[in-house]
Amino acid sequence: MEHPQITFIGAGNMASSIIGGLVESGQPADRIHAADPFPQSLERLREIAPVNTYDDNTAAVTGADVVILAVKPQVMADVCTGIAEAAQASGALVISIAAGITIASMRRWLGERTAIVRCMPNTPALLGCGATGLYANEQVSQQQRDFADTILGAVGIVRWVEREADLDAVTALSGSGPAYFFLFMESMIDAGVAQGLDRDTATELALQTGLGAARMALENDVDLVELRRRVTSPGGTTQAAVESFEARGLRQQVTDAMAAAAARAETMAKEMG
Ligand SMILES: NC(=O)C1=CN([C@@H]2O[C@H](COP(=O)(O)OP(=O)(O)OC[C@H]3O[C@@H](n4cnc5c(N)ncnc54)[C@H](OP(=O)(O)O)[C@@H]3O)[C@@H](O)[C@H]2O)C=CC1
Ligand SMILES: O=C(O)[C@@H]1CCC=N1
Repeated sequence: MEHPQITFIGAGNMASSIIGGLVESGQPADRIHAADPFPQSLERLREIAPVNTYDDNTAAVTGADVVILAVKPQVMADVCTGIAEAAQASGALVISIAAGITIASMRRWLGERTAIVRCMPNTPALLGCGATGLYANEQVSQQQRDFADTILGAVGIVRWVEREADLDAVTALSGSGPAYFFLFMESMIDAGVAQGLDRDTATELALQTGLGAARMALENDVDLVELRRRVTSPGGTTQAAVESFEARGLRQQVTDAMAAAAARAETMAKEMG
């Protein structure tokens, strides 16, 4: 099957971005379906592409090959129990992009034999440059994995993990990660202002530096240590700054922060199950 029937439950930010990416990569709009109780969200979707829209989740799921749950975690239990019968009848793969909702919870709500892929995307997916970790349960076939790859791959890179628990590490790294870079850039801007730059100039220089550094790391064959070495003249300014970071334990701070994020992801999954 070249183009599956794909149904989105929830037509918010993430669904719109993924649908935009899918249509751009050749998925026919008439094989995309979306349900949402909020008519304006469906209207916004139709401005992106002439997809089929529904105010009833069950109607949207009937006949679907893939169902993408793009609603907030808080409404997931109700949404899943509401579509369970239709999803089972269609034999659909169910993909969840909600943080903290486990496969065990979804199987309980959707039926034990449901093929489920659980993902952790990140907000740069809204620009088509996301990074998504995915985990599949045993019921997921190779063809269904390929569907999930194509769908999340429409908004960035995708990486499969072998254990569901690894999604907590993915959450700590790439799920929450954009915020770490924002915090680092905020700090650089404030420091630049403290040294006498005006805020607009400091902001432009910091953001362009972040973009340039990320592109160099992505587009070069050399590793991060070597890239850093090339900026760091012996006895120069970068060495002075890096030694200050190392002396104040930057690496340990990052380790501790990501451990806190992963621990919180684990707790949230228990709270929401
Ligand atoms: N790792 C990360 O950083 C990210 C994770 N995510 C995950 O993606 C999911 C979606 O996020 P996002 O797109 O930003 O959320 P949005 O709030 O933009 O979209 C969710 C949509 O679902 C609709 N909705 C609410 N209840 C139902 C229902 N019963 N049936 C169908 N639709 C319903 C909402 O309508 P209404 O507005 O009327 O309530 C809204 O339009 C979340 O679970 C989030 O955790 C998303 C982005 C990044
Ligand atoms: O902060 C959070 O809990 C969610 C999960 C990853 C990004 N945002």
